[in-house]
Order: sequence, then C-alpha cells, then structure tokens
Amino acid sequence: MPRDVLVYATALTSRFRGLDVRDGVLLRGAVGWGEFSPFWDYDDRTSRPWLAAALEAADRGWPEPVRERVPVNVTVPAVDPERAHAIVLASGGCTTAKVKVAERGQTLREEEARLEAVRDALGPHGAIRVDANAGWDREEAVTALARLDRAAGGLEYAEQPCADVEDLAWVRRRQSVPVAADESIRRAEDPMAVRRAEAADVVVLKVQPLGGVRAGLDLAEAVGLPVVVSSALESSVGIAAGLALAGALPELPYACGLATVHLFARDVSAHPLLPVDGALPVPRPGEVAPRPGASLGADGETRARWEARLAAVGG
Ligand SMILES: O=C(O)CCC(=O)C1=CC=C[C@@H](O)[C@@H]1C(=O)O
Ligand SMILES: [Mg+2]
Repeated sequence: MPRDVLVYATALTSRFRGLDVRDGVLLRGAVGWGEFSPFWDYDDRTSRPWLAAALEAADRGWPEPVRERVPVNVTVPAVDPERAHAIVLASGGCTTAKVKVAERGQTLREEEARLEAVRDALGPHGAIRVDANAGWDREEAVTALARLDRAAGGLEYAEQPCADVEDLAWVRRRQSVPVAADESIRRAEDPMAVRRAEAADVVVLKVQPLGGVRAGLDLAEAVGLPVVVSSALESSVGIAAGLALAGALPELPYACGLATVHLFARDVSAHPLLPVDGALPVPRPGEVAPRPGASLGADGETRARWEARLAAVGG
C-alpha cells in the first residue's frame, strides 16, 4: 500500500470544465507517485478506476515504452479570441490545437472567432480539432461543424459532438469532419459500442477513468481504432501516466491531449510537464514527483475531504 499521501490544490489559469480550481491526491508506493483526482461530480464507484490508475503508477510502474517523445496538442478553453491566440503562441511549439466549443452561453459566432484566432496563431500548416463535450444534438452538430470547419480552415476531427453513440454515427455519416469519441468511451458501460455502431474515426483514451496504463493498452487493442491519449486535467504526476500510455501504444498517428499543465497556476512538480517543440518526453516510473517538502496548495479542509474520499473509494 502507498506510504505517503499528499493533497494538492491549484487555481486554473482559465476556467475549464466549469472549474476554477483543480485538486487531487498524490500517492507514493514502492515504485513512484500516482495521482488520484476524480472530479467532484464522480461518485465513489465511478472513482474506483481512477484509484486503480494511481496505485498502478505507485506500486507497479508501467510497460516499456516504444517511443521517447509524444507530440501534443495545445488545449484552448472556451476563451475569447485574443486569449485563444495568446495561448497558442505560448504553447511550447505545438502544431496541433484542440479548441473547446459548444460552450453553454456562447454563440456559434463567438466560437468561429475563437477558431479564426487559433488558425491565425497556428499558421496554415497546423491541425485544429474541436471538442464539444456532447454539447450539441445531432442537427446542431451538423450545422455547427460546417461553420466551424470553414472558420478553422479545416478541422482534423470533432471530439464528442453529441452524447449518444447513435447520434455520433449519424453525424459521422452526414458530414465530412471525422468524429472522435471521448465520453462515449470513458463514461460508457460498453466502450465497444462505438466500434459496433461505426460511430467514430478516433477514440480518446484517458488513463485515470480507464483504470490505468495497462487497461488503456488493452482497450486500444480491443477497439482497433486510432487512439489519442488525453489528460483528465491532472498535475504532472497524472500526466506522466498518460505519457506512459501514449509511449507504449504500438501506433500513435495523432498528437495527444496531454499538454494541460499550462492550465495549472502552480503544478506539483519542480519540473512541470510542459511541451518543448510541441512534444513531451515519456517519463520512467518514479521520475515525476512532487516538489520535496513544499506545501501543495491545499488547505486543511481540502486535505480532510480528499482523505475521506480516498478511504471511501478504497485506498
Ligand atoms: O484533450 C485535451 O487537449 C485536454 C484534456 C481535455 O480536454 C479534458 C480534460 C479533462 C476533462 C475533460 O472535460 C476534457 C475533455 O473532454 O477532453
Ligand atoms: Mg473530450
């Protein structure tokens, strides 16, 4: 069992997934550090794979990688065009951008402006993908994707345009932007439904919700579609596990969504996993650790909440 438990909390540099603060637990085992940070809207049962992923990193380590570096996308939250432009320019050389769209309270015109700004910052050769987080119904998705595809000067793919697998398949047949499945994999009872319904061209895999790097490798093999490994908005300790999965996949045709540490006002590591030349290194088990002896930003109440949650989930 893990020997040390540290709780971190940090402000986010832009609002993301409705959050202004991110917090979680770091666990140390025989091999290294693992992160357990299910979002607060996840119940104890749904949080169990997140704990399994942390314990795998802490106690077992990961399979050998087949590559040393992983190309990554810059993640652009649902911000105004000026901020979107600045985020891409400060991305550490990323040539792929993932832009959040279908944000409640925003118009399609605002989202077009965000995509135009991202294209301007990225230049004509960069790749742009969008993530709607299931925010559209299927007709809305077809209309929005046509407009956003034009505004972006071409979209690489659209992540989770609708909630239902049948709707993803319908949208995929009706228009030309490829479809990626995220929530339909990580929150689904049956992640293979996407494959059976021919609902996606790409699948997005996240280590914590899936229960670890080995679980992610097994699912990638079973699904048999191109994989994009993405973060669950983790500290560098959690991102290290994502990089281990991306590093061990036999094929990696797309940039991964693992460059999210820039969204943390303060990371837990003295060497945050921020991209250089648009890529991140694949760390060895135990290589990424919290700053020694430092406070990780969590107050007493936050620490107590996480310790109780860890016990409830089974740590
Ligand atoms: O994929 C990326 O570029 C970053 C990760 C990312 O977008 C997400 C991380 C955490 C929670 C999710 O709402 C979100 C996603 O939907 O992919
Ligand atoms: Mg997504």
